[in-house]
Amino acid sequence: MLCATAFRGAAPVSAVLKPQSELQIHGHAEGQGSVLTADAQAFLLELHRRFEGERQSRLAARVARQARFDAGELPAFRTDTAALRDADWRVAPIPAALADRRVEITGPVDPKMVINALNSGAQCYMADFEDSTSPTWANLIEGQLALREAVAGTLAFTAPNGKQYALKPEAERAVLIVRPRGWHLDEKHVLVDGERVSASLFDLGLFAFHNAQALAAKDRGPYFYLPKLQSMEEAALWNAVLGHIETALGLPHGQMKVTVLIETLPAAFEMDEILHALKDRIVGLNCGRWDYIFSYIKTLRAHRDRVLPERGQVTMTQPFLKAYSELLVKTCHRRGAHAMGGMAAQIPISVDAEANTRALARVHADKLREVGAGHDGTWVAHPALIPIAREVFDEGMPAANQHTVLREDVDVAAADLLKPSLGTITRAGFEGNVEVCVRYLAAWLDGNGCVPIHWLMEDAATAEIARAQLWQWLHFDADPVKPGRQPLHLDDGTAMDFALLDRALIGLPSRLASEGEIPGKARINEAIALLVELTHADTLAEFLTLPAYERID
Ligand SMILES: CC(=O)SCCNC(=O)CCNC(=O)[C@H](O)C(C)(C)COP(=O)(O)OP(=O)(O)OC[C@H]1O[C@@H](n2cnc3c(N)ncnc32)[C@H](O)[C@@H]1OP(=O)(O)O
Ligand SMILES: O=CC(=O)O
Ligand SMILES: [Mg+2]
Repeated sequence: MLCATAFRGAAPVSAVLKPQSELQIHGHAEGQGSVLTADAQAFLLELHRRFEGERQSRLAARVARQARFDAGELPAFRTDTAALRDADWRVAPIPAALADRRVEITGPVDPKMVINALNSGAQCYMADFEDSTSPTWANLIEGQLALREAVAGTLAFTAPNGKQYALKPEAERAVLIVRPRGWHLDEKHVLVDGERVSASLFDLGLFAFHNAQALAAKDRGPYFYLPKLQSMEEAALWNAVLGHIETALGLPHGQMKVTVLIETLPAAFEMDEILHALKDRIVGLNCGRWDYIFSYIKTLRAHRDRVLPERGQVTMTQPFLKAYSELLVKTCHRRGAHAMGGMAAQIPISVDAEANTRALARVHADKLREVGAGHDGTWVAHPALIPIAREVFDEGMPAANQHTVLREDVDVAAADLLKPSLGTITRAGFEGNVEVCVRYLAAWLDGNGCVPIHWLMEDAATAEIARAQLWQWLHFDADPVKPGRQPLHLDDGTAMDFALLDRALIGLPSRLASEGEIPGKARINEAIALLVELTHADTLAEFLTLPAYERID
């Protein structure tokens, strides 16, 4: 156990620690001592003391709001902030390093990925502790170490096959943006007085603590993507955290910059408010479409008229998604912020040239839609997709951004953001969800947070869609204790009930066993057990990563 000592960081922190205050580390990973130094621990302890109470209040507010949605209420624009939405104001100027973000690559934080992403030719790299990282203690420590060495320019890696990786010169590297885990997650390896600390504060705090000075020396700040916010109050909490860190680390006010993912349905109703709450530090919003679809299902779980079709039919041309992305562009450009696009799930298919051409064409079409809608940049999941995104944005966006595209033609009402979708649920769609959940959970439990499944990128957000759909579909059942409820049906007329789930699961382990090497193969049975638990539960678990986290190191 390591105990915090008084903070001796680069800058003044005035807090007096309670004598009994103690930060305990329950975990052993290579290099941990150099990440969790005594000073870094004191810094984390201070973050916990200052912000944990408000984090818990925000999480409780989410639960209370969801109870209202479950009782029939629908999300709506706030009346108490109407004046703020009507007023003219803009966010602080965007620093030069973040002026042109036409292509951003994202990916987990292991050293090989970090080097490949920084060398990829994309303008920015989002180093992801969230949707694409399974937060084992080893992964988190390795990620912090890799990012610190990347900032220092010294990161190198030798793969087990002997292939050597080294960073390109700084001028040729992508700008680093770090995505910490969301507010809902705890870091169970770090306790204060027996209480788990926030995973968000752990990830962001440690990265800022170790890298702020080195980045400031290059006229950069620590830059972050903030995930899964649900309200302006959550944005205000982040703003307070960032303000505190700037003071503690001796950075100028506003040196740390953030881009907020609008990836929950409630947040889509508070885009102006979120920009305003962070206006000295925010540089843009991003359409995190996969979590957004998940959140639509989760938020409207009890609204039978808004059940979505199977996952493959929920594309960005569905009216509720089109409305959300266009509102995001309009809102950002009015306020001088970037409107970042999102991720197409297709990845290169090395074994089938025709299928590869079709996959790349879908990525191309997605990027074309984004640049045409007025987005200022986009995401890719894989380095081979960079030239496609680059070509589309170079052609459609000759300047560094397209903030002048104000989209005054866009007029989005609450009903547009909530619009029911047309489509079907087929047996293949149902079984596909089951397979994705099982395979993704198995990989995640095995320490791998992003995997290709049937040549689609699957991460926590895409898997959540499959998991939440299964729960929702199965819970409009004909349970006699819930009189009046009727099951939903597949397009062939089969009722969606637990017998259907059992049938989908029954042959899966042997089928997967015959598929050669798949990530997390040894944990398939554990993944099935978890999926069964999640789908049978009376309440939709808020995130699959919450129960899954209790099952990893
Ligand atoms: C909904 C959201 O939140 S989106 C954001 C979260 N998701 C992501 O960030 C997706 C990240 N992407 C990935 O993890 C991977 O691309 C996967 C898992 C989808 C596919 O991975 P693989 O099957 O290993 O890809 P593949 O074998 O084609 O990789 C070829 C090379 O590209 C590298 N590569 C692939 N994706 C990335 C990436 N995102 N960043 C950097 N390098 C990458 C691989 O490391 C490999 O390098 P190597 O030749 O030196 O060994
Ligand atoms: O984080 C991105 C998403 O689509 O979810
Ligand atoms: Mg997401």
